[in-house]
Amino acid sequence: MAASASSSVNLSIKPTRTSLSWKTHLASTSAFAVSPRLANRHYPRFVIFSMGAKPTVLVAEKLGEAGVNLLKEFADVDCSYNLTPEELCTKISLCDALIVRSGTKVSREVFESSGGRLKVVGRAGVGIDNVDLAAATEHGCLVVNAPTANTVAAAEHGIALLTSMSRNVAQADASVKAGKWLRNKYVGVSLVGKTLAVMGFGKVGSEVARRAKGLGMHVIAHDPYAPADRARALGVELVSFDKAIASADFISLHMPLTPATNKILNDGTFAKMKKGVRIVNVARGGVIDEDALVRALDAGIVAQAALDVFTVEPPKDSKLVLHENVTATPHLGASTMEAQEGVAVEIAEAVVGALNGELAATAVNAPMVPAEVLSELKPFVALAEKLGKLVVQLVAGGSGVKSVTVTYGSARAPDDLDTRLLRAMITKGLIEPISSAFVNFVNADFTAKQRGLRIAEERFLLNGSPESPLEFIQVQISSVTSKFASALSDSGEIRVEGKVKDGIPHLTKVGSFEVDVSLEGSIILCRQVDQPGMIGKVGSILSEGNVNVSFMSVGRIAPRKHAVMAIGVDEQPSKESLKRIGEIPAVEEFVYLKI
Ligand SMILES: NC(=O)C1=CN([C@@H]2O[C@H](COP(=O)(O)OP(=O)(O)OC[C@H]3O[C@@H](n4cnc5c(N)ncnc54)[C@H](O)[C@@H]3O)[C@@H](O)[C@H]2O)C=CC1
Ligand SMILES: O=C(O)C(=O)COP(=O)(O)O
Repeated sequence: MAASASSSVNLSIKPTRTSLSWKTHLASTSAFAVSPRLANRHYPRFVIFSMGAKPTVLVAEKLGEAGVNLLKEFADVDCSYNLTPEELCTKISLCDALIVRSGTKVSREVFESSGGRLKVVGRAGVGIDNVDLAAATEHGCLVVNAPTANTVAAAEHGIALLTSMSRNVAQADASVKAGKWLRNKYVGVSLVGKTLAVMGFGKVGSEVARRAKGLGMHVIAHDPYAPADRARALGVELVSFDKAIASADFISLHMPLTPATNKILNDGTFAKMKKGVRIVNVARGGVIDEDALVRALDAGIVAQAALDVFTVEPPKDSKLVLHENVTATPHLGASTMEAQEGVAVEIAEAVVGALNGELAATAVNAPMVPAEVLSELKPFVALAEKLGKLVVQLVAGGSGVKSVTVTYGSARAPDDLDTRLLRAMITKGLIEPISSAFVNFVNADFTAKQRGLRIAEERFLLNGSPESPLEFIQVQISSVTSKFASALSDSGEIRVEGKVKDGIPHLTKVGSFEVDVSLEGSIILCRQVDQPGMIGKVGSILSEGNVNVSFMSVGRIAPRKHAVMAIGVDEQPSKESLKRIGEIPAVEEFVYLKI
């Protein structure tokens, strides 16, 4: 039975294959070389140092030189600008990473054309509306952006448009250059004492607000998600959308383009504005219904508009751009020397880090895990994947895996333990051995959902020192039969539990049996009637087959009753050796598990 994408169909069990870790998956096309400078400065813990082939990074739009140089220390860099969509799709299959600005559409076709090679898309800027995030996630491709380096540039451009619009600078300049001297025509309006509504009080919006206060404006803001205290600290009142647009003399747009903000300014909302309002847009063209804006300008509802961004860029035969009360710039918000160098370095670092298997702090479609948290969680990340891999191999063929419960035993308060990465790695461990899917921390949740696999998480709050983030991880699969009945808990679920000891993941419980075997190499689990000589018998069969035993532990319910022996082996035992183990009279059942 093949695994299906339908959410109502179970996962089916098929033979295990070995899989790579998330880190090596990200870096799997080649063994990446990294310069000591990059390694020491940015990526001390997760770098792959081997000096093999370099990854290829396609830079599809102009990027600051410092960023390109940084990339070149690590990768083969192909700077190819102005590619057609078809050319991009052709090139992408040869690239491990792609860097774009706002001018390149990274569509689903791009991800499909990459044939799985594309690991990271770096957006050298803030807005990621030109990247198909759903497609990126489905393909396990990380998307990172550079969210901070152009904030001030965008805010300064907003202020530049606000001031130049109010004094007709662009129109007056064009007229002087045309040989005219029209001092009466270009009388402007003052900013001081006027009300500015900042729509979207994020990084750019709050910097615009700060600067507008300095110009003596009364600043209000609308942002459903912004904390009121941050606004208060700047002397800005957060108000409703309707109040903002109805009371403003100037409106400055600073929200992202999302389905909720698409055409948020339209005929209906223009009708609610003060007659003679002036609008600045340095966010995204799509947040304004451009035809409606033309109508509002013609009707005098909107006296002027200053626009840096357009629904289609560059705009074609646009009535809006040609309108005499419109000032237009060609998406220049982020275009200062300083911002472009900053953005280039920020995105180059994020892309190199991601290719090295780091979890980028600016990930847009994956859990963002700060470096300190990641370093603390690292051994548990390995434990999580191994437990997932192990538990799914205990499911009897033909069973469907639908429902998994993960319990984290921790003395940390729930808020202090971010389990998203652990859940992703358990999911990877669960799915990869039984399907052809490539799973990483980017697409783990998506893949689980697509396969109808429910993963519930529970916390078991322990007393004691919360020094270590976790004491144990337990993974249970319910409503399945097991090929190793001893792995079933009293309540009938397949259950395994593990801990990290001295930095190494250990299996510590199988069903109700306590064991202790390090999760390296492979494992034989064997239930027997507890009696002297069993370890020796199994050990000698393995040694005769030239299989090195790395670990052995026996967990029993009571002396001379049932016991489970867990044996760690470095090599895969032959079929013959496994058969002989099964034939030992006291052995009731056994299973060989690849980790
Ligand atoms: N023209 C240009 O060259 C540049 C444009 N931008 C654009 O400016 C916008 C803002 O950028 P940042 O401030 O860095 O982003 P940000 O994420 O820091 O701020 C966006 C704010 O918008 C708010 N928001 C979301 N939905 C909203 C809604 N329905 N109504 C009101 N507010 C809403 C969010 O809560 C957030 O506080 C983005 O669209 C970005 O792409 C940014 C840099 C340069
Ligand atoms: O960062 C953003 O969101 C921008 O709009 C800047 O776009 P750009 O990188 O200049 O094409």
